[in-house]
Amino acid sequence: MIEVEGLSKAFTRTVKDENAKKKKLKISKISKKFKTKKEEFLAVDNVSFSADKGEILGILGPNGAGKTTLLRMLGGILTPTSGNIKISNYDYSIDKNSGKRDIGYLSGNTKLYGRFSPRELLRTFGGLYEMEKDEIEKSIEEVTKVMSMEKFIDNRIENLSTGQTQRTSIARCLIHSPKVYIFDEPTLGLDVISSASIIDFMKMERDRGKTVLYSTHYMEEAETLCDKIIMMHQGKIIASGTPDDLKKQTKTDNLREVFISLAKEGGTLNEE
Ligand SMILES: Nc1ncnc2c1ncn2[C@@H]1O[C@H](COP(=O)(O)OP(=O)(O)OP(=O)(O)O)[C@@H](O)[C@H]1O
Repeated sequence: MIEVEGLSKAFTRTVKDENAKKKKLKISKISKKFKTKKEEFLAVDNVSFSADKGEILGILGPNGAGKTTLLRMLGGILTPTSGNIKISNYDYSIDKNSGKRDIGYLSGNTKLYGRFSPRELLRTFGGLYEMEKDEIEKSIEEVTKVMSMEKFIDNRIENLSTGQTQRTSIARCLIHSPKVYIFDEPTLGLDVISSASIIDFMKMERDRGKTVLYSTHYMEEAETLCDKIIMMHQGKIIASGTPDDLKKQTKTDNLREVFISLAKEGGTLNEE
């Protein structure tokens, strides 16, 4: 179970300094430095939502919407500027490390150690989660089956294809049987077979009562897979609900149209 309340993350970005010209006149020799200035902005802006057991919640939004930043905070990688996160009854403001045992977090830029085989990698991660040896071997067997990794489980990771590497990255998140999955674009750039095995996995885990939160750019995939959808734009949630609710509310036929109609209007469906 995931509960997020009023979550924000501020970053600093470099923007054009509108007053640069005036400053340049005064201090002409160091003009370059004065063309830009630093500015704080909210990559995630007061976001609240929840996801229950047995639910797949999809996060959709264009590039730069704040999806990865949001997921990195939930994965315990980034510290929020404000707001609360509760995952599987662990309150992050009190102790985000205990919660990690219950989470399988797949980041968008996971780097795996190329000289290891998937089996060696999974053994290492099982050890990090303080699992017993027998428990690790049993889990590797299960995970290998679930992610269809039999053919390459003992090959070097540096020799695997993109899809095989992504399945290995996901397997790494499953080894300790977490209750909650947080996946950043798990099917990005994969062929239909590799993405189908990941989608089937998410469905299977949902049916086993797990919570799956994942981000994607593939609207059609989200429409058929997700129980609930969150649409983000410029750090804010601009709409949320079941795919059917969203289509009804915007009088559109698919999520792509929902998003385009909302982004064009610059409006939200969930303003309180
Ligand atoms: N460490 C950082 N420092 C400064 N700005 C950052 C940092 N990380 C992300 N940003 C900015 O925050 C905003 C949201 O980025 P984020 O990666 O969360 O978006 P996203 O929705 O995941 O995008 P994409 O679909 O392209 O992956 C962007 O403007 C990005 O440039």
